Amino acid sequence: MRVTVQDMSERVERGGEYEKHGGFPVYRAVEDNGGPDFGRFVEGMRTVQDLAVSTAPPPEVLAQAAEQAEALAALLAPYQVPEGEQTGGRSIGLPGRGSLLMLPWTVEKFDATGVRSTGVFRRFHMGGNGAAHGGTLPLLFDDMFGMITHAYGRPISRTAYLHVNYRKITPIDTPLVIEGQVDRVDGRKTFITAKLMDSEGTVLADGEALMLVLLAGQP
Ligand SMILES: CC(C)(COP(=O)(O)OP(=O)(O)OC[C@H]1O[C@@H](n2cnc3c(N)ncnc32)[C@H](O)[C@@H]1OP(=O)(O)O)[C@@H](O)C(=O)NCCC(=O)NCCS
Ligand SMILES: CCCCCCCCCCCC(=O)O
Repeated sequence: MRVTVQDMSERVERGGEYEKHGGFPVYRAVEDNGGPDFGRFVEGMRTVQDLAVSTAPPPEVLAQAAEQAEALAALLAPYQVPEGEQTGGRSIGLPGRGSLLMLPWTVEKFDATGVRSTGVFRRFHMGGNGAAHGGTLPLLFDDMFGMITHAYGRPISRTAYLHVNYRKITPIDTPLVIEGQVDRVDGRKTFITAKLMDSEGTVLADGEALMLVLLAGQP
């Protein structure tokens, strides 16, 4: 069974605390993960991103690629919408919620005891010598910390600090798992830890964060 991130709006509809805390907007999940072609579109875009950073095409191919990229941008431009209305990032059943920014990982566990997600760092995420770029790990950890906070039932919070220990090289194109949980709650503060591991359980990186519940009006 595929587990998905919970829709933030659920707690609002149930009369929970989401509307009372912070000046953060409530995002509602998009229906049906954006429809039959949205996941396909996002995966196609990810493949293009991988190829954009891993190819050396001849000039005539580059000219065609540039024209096609410009044509695609022109096709989509009339459909730009304000934050919270776009399909990407709100398709909670898709890897990375259908956001091109997020790592395209799949949530396998999402409850108050913690969150686990699996996936690979792709060629697009490479730093050097076959390893994921160091900056892509905090992105993965930060998104996990947000999900862990939400799954635990805490009101809308922001990352106050995020610390990552890089224990071993994180390889690209290799199935990995990240899991973490709330360790401690103290008023507005939620302390969380998580570990990124390979398929043998070797820890590649571990991280900890302080998430702070937003006060009324805080963006
Ligand atoms: C997180 C944020 C809302 C906190 O601001 P604030 O509400 O004014 O919080 P305060 O400074 O009063 O801090 C609240 C508590 O958290 C602690 N705290 C805040 N930042 C901290 C940090 N980086 N490290 C350790 N403790 C921290 C404070 O010491 C204070 O503790 P206390 O209550 O025991 O005295 C604000 O700093 C902010 O918006 N930062 C940007 C967040 C962000 O953009 N994150 C990334 C995207 S989610
Ligand atoms: C129902 C869709 C859920 C989408 C949640 C997106 C939350 C975005 C939070 C951004 C936090 C950050 O800036 O680090």
